[in-house]
Amino acid sequence: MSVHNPDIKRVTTHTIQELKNKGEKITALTAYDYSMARVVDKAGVELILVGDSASNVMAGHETTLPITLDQMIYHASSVVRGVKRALVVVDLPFGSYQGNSSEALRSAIRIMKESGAHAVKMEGGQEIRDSIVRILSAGVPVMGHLGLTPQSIYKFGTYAVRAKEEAEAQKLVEDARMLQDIGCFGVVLEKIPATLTKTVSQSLHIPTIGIGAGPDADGQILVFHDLLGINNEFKPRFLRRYADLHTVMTEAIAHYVDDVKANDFPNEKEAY
Ligand SMILES: Nc1nc(=O)c2c([nH]1)NC[C@@H]1CN(c3ccc(C(=O)N[C@@H](CCC(=O)O)C(=O)O)cc3)CN21
Ligand SMILES: CC(C)C(=O)C(=O)O
Ligand SMILES: [Mg+2]
Repeated sequence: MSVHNPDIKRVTTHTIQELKNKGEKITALTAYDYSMARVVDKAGVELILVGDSASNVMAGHETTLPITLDQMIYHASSVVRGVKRALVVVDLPFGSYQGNSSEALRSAIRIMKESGAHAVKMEGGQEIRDSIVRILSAGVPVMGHLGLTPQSIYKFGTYAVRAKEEAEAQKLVEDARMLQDIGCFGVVLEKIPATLTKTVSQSLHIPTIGIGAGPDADGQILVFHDLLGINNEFKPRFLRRYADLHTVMTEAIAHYVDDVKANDFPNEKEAY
Protein backbone atom coordinates (compact mmCIF):
# COMPACT_ATOMS: atom_id res chain seq x y z
CA MET A 1 0.00 0.00 0.00
CA SER A 2 1.53 3.28 1.09
CA VAL A 3 5.00 1.74 1.32
CA HIS A 4 4.81 1.55 -2.47
CA ASN A 5 3.66 5.14 -2.75
CA PRO A 6 6.63 7.53 -2.43
CA ASP A 7 4.27 10.51 -2.21
CA ILE A 8 2.92 9.54 1.19
CA LYS A 9 5.26 9.66 4.15
CA ARG A 10 3.89 7.65 7.04
CA VAL A 11 3.50 9.27 10.43
CA THR A 12 5.48 7.45 13.13
CA THR A 13 5.92 8.04 16.85
CA HIS A 14 9.08 9.92 15.84
CA THR A 15 7.10 12.23 13.54
CA ILE A 16 4.79 13.02 16.46
CA GLN A 17 7.82 13.87 18.61
CA GLU A 18 9.27 16.07 15.86
CA LEU A 19 6.01 18.02 15.68
CA LYS A 20 6.32 18.86 19.38
CA ASN A 21 10.01 19.73 18.92
CA LYS A 22 9.07 22.13 16.10
CA GLY A 23 6.23 23.65 18.12
CA GLU A 24 3.66 22.45 15.59
CA LYS A 25 0.37 21.21 17.05
CA ILE A 26 -0.49 17.53 16.69
CA THR A 27 -3.95 16.56 15.42
CA ALA A 28 -5.70 13.40 16.54
CA LEU A 29 -9.19 11.98 16.05
CA THR A 30 -10.83 8.64 16.69
CA ALA A 31 -12.05 6.23 14.01
CA TYR A 32 -13.63 2.81 14.35
CA ASP A 33 -14.01 1.42 10.85
CA TYR A 34 -12.52 1.45 7.36
CA SER A 35 -14.69 4.22 5.88
CA MET A 36 -14.22 6.59 8.80
CA ALA A 37 -10.47 5.94 8.83
CA ARG A 38 -10.16 6.77 5.13
CA VAL A 39 -11.84 10.13 5.66
CA VAL A 40 -9.85 11.01 8.77
CA ASP A 41 -6.56 10.02 7.14
CA LYS A 42 -7.35 11.91 3.92
CA ALA A 43 -8.18 15.05 5.91
CA GLY A 44 -4.64 15.12 7.28
CA VAL A 45 -5.05 13.99 10.88
CA GLU A 46 -1.69 12.68 12.10
CA LEU A 47 -2.80 10.28 14.84
CA ILE A 48 -5.89 8.08 14.57
CA LEU A 49 -7.07 6.53 17.82
CA VAL A 50 -9.19 3.42 17.75
CA GLY A 51 -10.76 4.43 21.04
CA ASP A 52 -12.64 2.22 23.44
CA SER A 53 -15.25 5.01 23.07
CA ALA A 54 -16.40 2.60 20.33
CA SER A 55 -18.24 1.01 23.24
CA ASN A 56 -20.35 4.19 23.49
CA VAL A 57 -20.61 5.52 19.96
CA MET A 58 -20.56 2.27 17.96
CA ALA A 59 -22.18 -0.22 20.33
CA GLY A 60 -24.45 2.09 22.36
CA HIS A 61 -23.17 1.13 25.79
CA GLU A 62 -23.31 3.61 28.67
CA THR A 63 -19.60 3.25 29.46
CA THR A 64 -16.39 2.03 27.87
CA LEU A 65 -16.18 -0.97 30.21
CA PRO A 66 -18.06 -3.64 28.19
CA ILE A 67 -16.02 -3.54 24.97
CA THR A 68 -13.81 -6.62 24.54
CA LEU A 69 -10.32 -7.13 23.21
CA ASP A 70 -11.74 -9.08 20.25
CA GLN A 71 -14.08 -6.19 19.43
CA MET A 72 -11.23 -3.66 19.67
CA ILE A 73 -9.18 -5.82 17.30
CA TYR A 74 -12.09 -5.93 14.83
CA HIS A 75 -12.38 -2.12 14.88
CA ALA A 76 -8.60 -1.64 14.71
CA SER A 77 -8.04 -4.01 11.78
CA SER A 78 -10.80 -2.23 9.84
CA VAL A 79 -9.21 1.17 10.58
CA VAL A 80 -5.73 0.01 9.59
CA ARG A 81 -7.04 -1.05 6.16
CA GLY A 82 -8.32 2.48 5.58
CA VAL A 83 -5.18 4.39 6.60
CA LYS A 84 -2.30 5.34 4.33
CA ARG A 85 -0.51 7.98 6.39
CA ALA A 86 -1.64 8.40 10.00
CA LEU A 87 -0.23 6.69 13.07
CA VAL A 88 -2.83 4.20 14.33
CA VAL A 89 -3.07 3.86 18.12
CA VAL A 90 -5.46 1.42 19.80
CA ASP A 91 -6.96 1.61 23.30
CA LEU A 92 -6.33 -1.49 25.39
CA PRO A 93 -9.85 -2.17 26.71
CA PHE A 94 -10.87 -2.45 30.35
CA GLY A 95 -9.82 -5.77 31.85
CA SER A 96 -7.12 -6.56 29.31
CA TYR A 97 -4.12 -5.03 31.13
CA GLN A 98 -4.85 -3.83 34.67
CA GLY A 99 -2.95 -5.52 37.47
CA ASN A 100 -1.37 -8.30 35.43
CA SER A 101 1.61 -7.46 33.26
CA SER A 102 1.67 -10.86 31.53
CA GLU A 103 -1.92 -10.48 30.44
CA ALA A 104 -1.21 -6.87 29.45
CA LEU A 105 1.62 -7.98 27.20
CA ARG A 106 -0.53 -10.72 25.68
CA SER A 107 -3.30 -8.20 24.97
CA ALA A 108 -0.94 -5.69 23.36
CA ILE A 109 0.68 -8.38 21.22
CA ARG A 110 -2.73 -9.59 20.03
CA ILE A 111 -3.61 -6.04 18.97
CA MET A 112 -0.35 -5.55 17.10
CA LYS A 113 -0.43 -8.99 15.42
CA GLU A 114 -4.12 -9.18 14.55
CA SER A 115 -4.86 -5.56 13.59
CA GLY A 116 -1.62 -4.19 12.16
CA ALA A 117 -1.87 -1.07 14.33
CA HIS A 118 1.25 0.85 15.36
CA ALA A 119 0.85 1.52 19.09
CA VAL A 120 -1.43 1.04 22.09
CA LYS A 121 -2.87 3.43 24.69
CA MET A 122 -3.49 2.60 28.34
CA GLU A 123 -5.28 4.49 31.12
CA GLY A 124 -3.50 5.15 34.40
CA GLY A 125 -0.18 5.95 36.06
CA GLN A 126 1.77 4.22 38.81
CA GLU A 127 -0.91 1.51 39.19
CA ILE A 128 -0.18 0.10 35.73
CA ARG A 129 3.53 0.88 35.50
CA ASP A 130 4.61 -2.78 35.36
CA SER A 131 2.20 -3.55 32.54
CA ILE A 132 3.42 -0.59 30.49
CA VAL A 133 7.08 -1.50 31.06
CA ARG A 134 6.43 -5.07 29.94
CA ILE A 135 4.71 -3.94 26.73
CA LEU A 136 7.39 -1.35 25.96
CA SER A 137 10.07 -4.01 26.44
CA ALA A 138 8.43 -6.02 23.65
CA GLY A 139 8.97 -3.08 21.30
CA VAL A 140 5.37 -1.90 21.27
CA PRO A 141 5.00 1.89 21.55
CA VAL A 142 2.70 2.95 24.39
CA MET A 143 0.74 6.16 24.86
CA GLY A 144 -0.36 7.03 28.40
CA HIS A 145 -3.73 8.50 29.40
CA LEU A 146 -4.17 10.54 32.61
CA GLY A 147 -6.82 12.78 34.16
CA LEU A 148 -10.34 11.62 33.38
CA THR A 149 -9.86 7.91 32.73
CA PRO A 150 -13.28 6.56 31.69
CA GLN A 151 -12.40 2.93 32.46
CA SER A 152 -12.30 3.94 36.18
CA ILE A 153 -15.65 5.76 36.07
CA TYR A 154 -17.12 3.66 38.89
CA LYS A 155 -14.19 4.55 41.15
CA PHE A 156 -14.88 8.28 40.70
CA GLY A 157 -18.62 8.23 40.06
CA THR A 158 -18.67 11.21 37.68
CA TYR A 159 -17.13 12.55 34.48
CA ALA A 160 -16.31 15.85 36.24
CA VAL A 161 -13.01 17.71 35.79
CA ARG A 162 -10.07 15.84 37.36
CA ALA A 163 -7.02 17.06 39.30
CA LYS A 164 -8.52 20.30 40.54
CA GLU A 165 -7.14 19.62 44.03
CA GLU A 166 -3.41 20.01 44.63
CA ALA A 167 -2.84 16.40 45.76
CA GLU A 168 -4.44 14.94 42.64
CA ALA A 169 -2.64 17.46 40.43
CA GLN A 170 0.67 16.52 42.04
CA LYS A 171 0.01 12.80 41.43
CA LEU A 172 -0.81 13.55 37.79
CA VAL A 173 2.46 15.48 37.34
CA GLU A 174 4.40 12.57 38.88
CA ASP A 175 2.56 9.99 36.78
CA ALA A 176 3.22 11.98 33.60
CA ARG A 177 6.92 12.19 34.44
CA MET A 178 7.00 8.47 35.20
CA LEU A 179 5.30 7.63 31.86
CA GLN A 180 7.95 9.67 30.07
CA ASP A 181 10.80 8.11 32.06
CA ILE A 182 9.78 4.53 31.29
CA GLY A 183 9.50 5.35 27.58
CA CYS A 184 5.94 6.21 26.58
CA PHE A 185 5.89 8.21 23.32
CA GLY A 186 3.08 10.51 24.43
CA VAL A 187 0.30 11.00 26.91
CA VAL A 188 -3.37 11.90 26.61
CA LEU A 189 -4.59 14.41 29.20
CA GLU A 190 -8.37 14.30 29.59
CA LYS A 191 -10.59 16.89 31.27
CA ILE A 192 -8.10 18.60 33.61
CA PRO A 193 -7.53 22.33 34.30
CA ALA A 194 -5.81 24.18 31.44
CA THR A 195 -3.10 25.46 33.78
CA LEU A 196 -2.15 21.91 34.77
CA THR A 197 -1.98 20.91 31.09
CA LYS A 198 0.37 23.81 30.48
CA THR A 199 2.63 22.81 33.38
CA VAL A 200 2.78 19.16 32.29
CA SER A 201 3.28 19.95 28.59
CA GLN A 202 6.13 22.34 29.32
CA SER A 203 7.89 20.00 31.74
CA LEU A 204 7.71 16.88 29.51
CA HIS A 205 9.73 16.43 26.33
CA ILE A 206 7.22 13.87 24.99
CA PRO A 207 4.01 15.28 23.49
CA THR A 208 0.73 15.68 25.39
CA ILE A 209 -2.57 15.27 23.54
CA GLY A 210 -5.47 17.02 25.22
CA ILE A 211 -9.25 16.52 25.33
CA GLY A 212 -11.02 19.01 27.54
CA ALA A 213 -7.56 19.99 28.74
CA GLY A 214 -7.27 23.50 27.29
CA PRO A 215 -5.14 25.06 24.54
CA ASP A 216 -1.66 24.28 25.85
CA ALA A 217 -1.49 20.55 25.16
CA ASP A 218 0.90 19.70 22.32
CA GLY A 219 -2.02 18.26 20.37
CA GLN A 220 -5.78 17.82 20.50
CA ILE A 221 -8.03 14.78 20.17
CA LEU A 222 -11.80 14.42 19.79
CA VAL A 223 -14.21 11.57 19.15
CA PHE A 224 -15.23 11.29 15.46
CA HIS A 225 -18.99 11.32 16.17
CA ASP A 226 -18.65 14.35 18.47
CA LEU A 227 -16.65 16.49 16.02
CA LEU A 228 -19.13 15.75 13.22
CA GLY A 229 -22.28 16.08 15.34
CA ILE A 230 -23.42 12.53 14.62
CA ASN A 231 -24.58 11.92 18.18
CA ASN A 232 -26.34 15.06 19.30
CA GLU A 233 -26.76 14.09 22.97
CA PHE A 234 -23.12 14.47 24.04
CA LYS A 235 -22.31 18.15 24.49
CA PRO A 236 -19.65 18.85 27.10
CA ARG A 237 -18.17 22.34 27.07
CA PHE A 238 -14.85 21.19 25.62
CA LEU A 239 -16.50 19.95 22.42
CA ARG A 240 -16.53 22.04 19.24
CA ARG A 241 -18.88 20.62 16.60
CA TYR A 242 -17.69 21.11 13.04
CA ALA A 243 -20.83 19.74 11.38
CA ASP A 244 -24.37 18.67 12.17
CA LEU A 245 -24.29 15.30 10.48
CA HIS A 246 -27.10 14.00 12.66
CA THR A 247 -29.44 16.45 10.92
CA VAL A 248 -27.83 15.99 7.49
CA MET A 249 -28.17 12.20 7.69
CA THR A 250 -31.68 12.22 9.13
CA GLU A 251 -32.92 14.60 6.43
CA ALA A 252 -31.26 12.62 3.63
CA ILE A 253 -32.75 9.36 4.83
CA ALA A 254 -36.18 10.92 5.36
CA HIS A 255 -35.95 12.21 1.77
CA TYR A 256 -35.24 8.66 0.58
CA VAL A 257 -38.24 7.36 2.54
CA ASP A 258 -40.44 10.02 0.92
CA ASP A 259 -39.15 9.21 -2.57
CA VAL A 260 -39.80 5.49 -2.23
CA LYS A 261 -43.25 6.06 -0.77
CA ALA A 262 -44.04 8.48 -3.64
CA ASN A 263 -42.90 5.97 -6.29
CA ASP A 264 -40.22 8.49 -7.28
CA PHE A 265 -37.25 6.21 -6.55
CA PRO A 266 -36.04 4.38 -8.51
CA ASN A 267 -36.88 6.12 -11.80
CA GLU A 268 -36.34 4.75 -15.37
CA LYS A 269 -32.67 5.80 -15.45
CA GLU A 270 -32.06 4.01 -12.19
CA ALA A 271 -33.55 0.77 -13.47
CA TYR A 272 -32.25 -1.93 -15.91
N1 LIG B 1 -18.90 10.30 22.44
C1 LIG B 1 -17.89 10.19 23.31
N2 LIG B 1 -17.02 11.21 23.40
C2 LIG B 1 -15.98 11.15 24.26
O1 LIG B 1 -15.19 12.11 24.32
C3 LIG B 1 -15.83 9.99 25.06
C4 LIG B 1 -16.76 8.94 24.93
N3 LIG B 1 -17.76 9.07 24.06
N4 LIG B 1 -16.65 7.81 25.65
C5 LIG B 1 -15.46 7.56 26.40
C6 LIG B 1 -14.95 8.78 26.98
C7 LIG B 1 -15.84 9.37 28.06
N5 LIG B 1 -15.54 10.78 27.92
C8 LIG B 1 -16.20 11.81 28.55
C9 LIG B 1 -17.43 11.60 29.14
C10 LIG B 1 -18.10 12.65 29.73
C11 LIG B 1 -17.53 13.90 29.72
C12 LIG B 1 -18.23 15.05 30.31
O2 LIG B 1 -17.74 16.15 30.30
N6 LIG B 1 -19.45 14.86 30.83
C13 LIG B 1 -20.22 15.91 31.42
C14 LIG B 1 -21.59 15.95 30.85
C15 LIG B 1 -21.52 16.11 29.38
C16 LIG B 1 -22.88 16.22 28.74
O3 LIG B 1 -23.39 17.33 28.67
O4 LIG B 1 -23.43 15.16 28.35
C17 LIG B 1 -20.35 15.71 32.91
O5 LIG B 1 -20.28 16.71 33.61
O6 LIG B 1 -20.50 14.53 33.32
C18 LIG B 1 -16.31 14.10 29.13
C19 LIG B 1 -15.65 13.06 28.54
C20 LIG B 1 -14.59 10.99 26.86
N7 LIG B 1 -14.80 9.86 26.00
C1 LIG C 1 -11.36 10.26 24.08
C2 LIG C 1 -10.15 9.47 23.72
C3 LIG C 1 -8.90 10.03 24.30
C4 LIG C 1 -10.32 8.02 24.08
O1 LIG C 1 -9.66 7.45 24.92
C5 LIG C 1 -11.38 7.26 23.38
O2 LIG C 1 -11.93 7.75 22.39
O3 LIG C 1 -11.64 6.12 23.80
MG1 LIG D 1 -10.44 5.57 25.46
